[in-house]
Amino acid sequence: RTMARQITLTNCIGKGRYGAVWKGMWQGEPIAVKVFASRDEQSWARETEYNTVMLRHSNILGYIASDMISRESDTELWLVCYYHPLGSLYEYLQRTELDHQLMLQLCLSAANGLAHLHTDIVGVCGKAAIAHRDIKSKNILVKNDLTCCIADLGLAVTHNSEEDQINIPKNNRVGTKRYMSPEVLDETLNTSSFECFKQADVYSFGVVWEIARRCVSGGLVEEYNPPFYDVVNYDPSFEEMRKVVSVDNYRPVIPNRWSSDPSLSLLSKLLRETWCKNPSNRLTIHRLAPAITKEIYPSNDMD
Ligand SMILES: Nc1cccc(Nc2ncnc3[nH]ccc(=O)c23)c1
Repeated sequence: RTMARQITLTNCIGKGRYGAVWKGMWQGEPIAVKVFASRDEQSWARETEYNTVMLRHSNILGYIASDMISRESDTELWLVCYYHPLGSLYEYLQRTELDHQLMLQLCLSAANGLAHLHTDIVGVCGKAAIAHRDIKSKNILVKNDLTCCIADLGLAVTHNSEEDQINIPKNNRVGTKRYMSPEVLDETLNTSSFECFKQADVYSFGVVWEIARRCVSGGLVEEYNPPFYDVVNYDPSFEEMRKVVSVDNYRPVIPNRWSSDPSLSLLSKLLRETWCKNPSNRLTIHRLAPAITKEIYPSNDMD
């Protein structure tokens, strides 16, 4: 019996245009199964292709298997991963206020996950550099140890530094409009430069803004909101986002209370450097992660 036949799906834990995510049991272990909408088979193929190259990292969602099941009319595509009961960062932030340690831990672990994707490791057990292209709080999961892991590699682009070859998936799916960078919105992103894809990922790192708002300082905390909640409505159009982000160069507001807190004011400085209109002025993820680490462990001087 193929893998999927050994799985019992127990309850649906997520639903969207992408398809649905189910909690299931396999050999007595809880697992998460993403059942792809047939329209999104290209994302399934991409995820499967990457995960077979064994992307193993504590801040990347753990892959178990892919499977294809022929149903009555169509074919069901399954992606089986580890199950995280705490759910996505998006859901976790709605119901949780954070202290400083947890806030920095969530930011750092997410940054480390993205840094692993962006790093090309040459050699036998190496990995191509990967740009995610759909970073958002719904695509980040919270593990039981309260660190993040990044999910959904369906749109990822790889770069083989030895042949300097970029592999862009044939996929009519695009990233989430709310998180699109200015260059993606005004369509000036140079798709022949892998650097540009990494820079666009760093812009989407505004996820840090969503996390930091939920950190209590001086008895104050902001409610959970997605970026641009104050200027666009639910499910904004491409044009709406382009006007706000590219034309008006508007960015999420940094609450005043952050300036009187050392960690929050550091994060606001980092955020400003991930939101630059000019992609080449942005921080790289390899500068962002160490900067957050310094805030947690100020003693060891990294440099
Ligand atoms: N296989 C796969 C691919 C991409 C995302 C997911 N989602 C999840 N994975 C693990 N635990 C979870 N817990 C709660 C909600 C989730 O959505 C979830 C699964």
